[in-house]
Amino acid sequence: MGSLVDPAFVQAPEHRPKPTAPEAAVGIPLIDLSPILHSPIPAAGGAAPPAISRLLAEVEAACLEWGFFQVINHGVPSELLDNIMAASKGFFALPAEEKRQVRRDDVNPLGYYDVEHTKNVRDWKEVFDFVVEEPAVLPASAEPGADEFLPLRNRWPEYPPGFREACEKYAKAANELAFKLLELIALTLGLPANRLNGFFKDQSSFIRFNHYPPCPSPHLALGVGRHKDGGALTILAQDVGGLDVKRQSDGEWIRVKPIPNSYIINVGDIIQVWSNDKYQSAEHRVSVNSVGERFSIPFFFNPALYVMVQPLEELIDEEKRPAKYNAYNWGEFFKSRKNSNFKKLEMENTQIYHFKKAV
Ligand SMILES: O=C(O)CCC(=O)C(=O)O
Ligand SMILES: [Fe+2]
Repeated sequence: MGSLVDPAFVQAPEHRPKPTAPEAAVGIPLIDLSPILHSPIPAAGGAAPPAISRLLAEVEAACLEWGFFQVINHGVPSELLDNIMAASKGFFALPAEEKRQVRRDDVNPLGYYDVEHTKNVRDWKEVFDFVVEEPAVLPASAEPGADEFLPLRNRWPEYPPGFREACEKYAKAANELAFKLLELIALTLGLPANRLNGFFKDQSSFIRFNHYPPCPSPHLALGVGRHKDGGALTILAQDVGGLDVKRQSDGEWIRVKPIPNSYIINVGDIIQVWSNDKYQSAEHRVSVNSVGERFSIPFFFNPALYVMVQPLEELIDEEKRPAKYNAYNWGEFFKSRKNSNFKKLEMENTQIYHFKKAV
């Protein structure tokens, strides 16, 4: 095997992974969701039974200290994850011409893609994206070219058989978990459990299949370059390790240990803004290796494209806790990120600090 990779994949020296990611003695927190597996989430935190109050304290600490945690006893049936993992592996194993039948293009950002960039450096991976809820009717302005982002139409490959069904069943179950996590997070902010739910009517959530093939130069390239997720929450399934999280306390990159039938949850930029910086969206990246391939499936839980994102008014006090961000439109943000991942651009991609208020 050669030791050279195309220069498009090569990270700047300061962003290259170390040969071995440190095994942290204490990694991201592991949270057992069994208190909410069979009992409903209370409408307000004050009235919560002790097991749920303890759970809320764990979620709050994890969001404060890491912006990342793993969950077990999450209620997503394991066969749904097994089926979607098998569908993903079956799809990526198809010949390239077959995968290109459902290739992403300038008009529709969904489907197969193998030339993604993060911060303008190419990622060592191939992906397949589909939205969790397709809009019922195409907006009138969605003629090709009118706005390249409106027709969020899924593209379903013909093979492997059962692909679409596996995707749709998993999406439904993961979406239920996403709402539970959203409600827990609202409670940890001292808000009613359902305070954030309305933003997800007409949600723009999508599921991504990531396939990271073995890489001849894992010390030069990354599966996904360092980044923060722009949406509200991410629910990630991985088969083998490779995800590195930047620890907030000292900036060290920590490898997340795979735990069977668990999900890795991270707070995205939108929760950082809603919480007015109480919670931080943590930087993360994916390292690759020269021996084995890796598969992961993130569920990006995103509000409706028309939502204006801004610090929640209940958390703002003009005197003591002024809003740290100006409002921005999620659809615009999402579109600009998607475009910069699609094409290598000369400029920096959109980040929430661009909306930070001057102090
Ligand atoms: O593959 C992974 O573990 C994470 C991928 C990721 O961070 C992303 O797609 O945003
Ligand atoms: Fe990510």
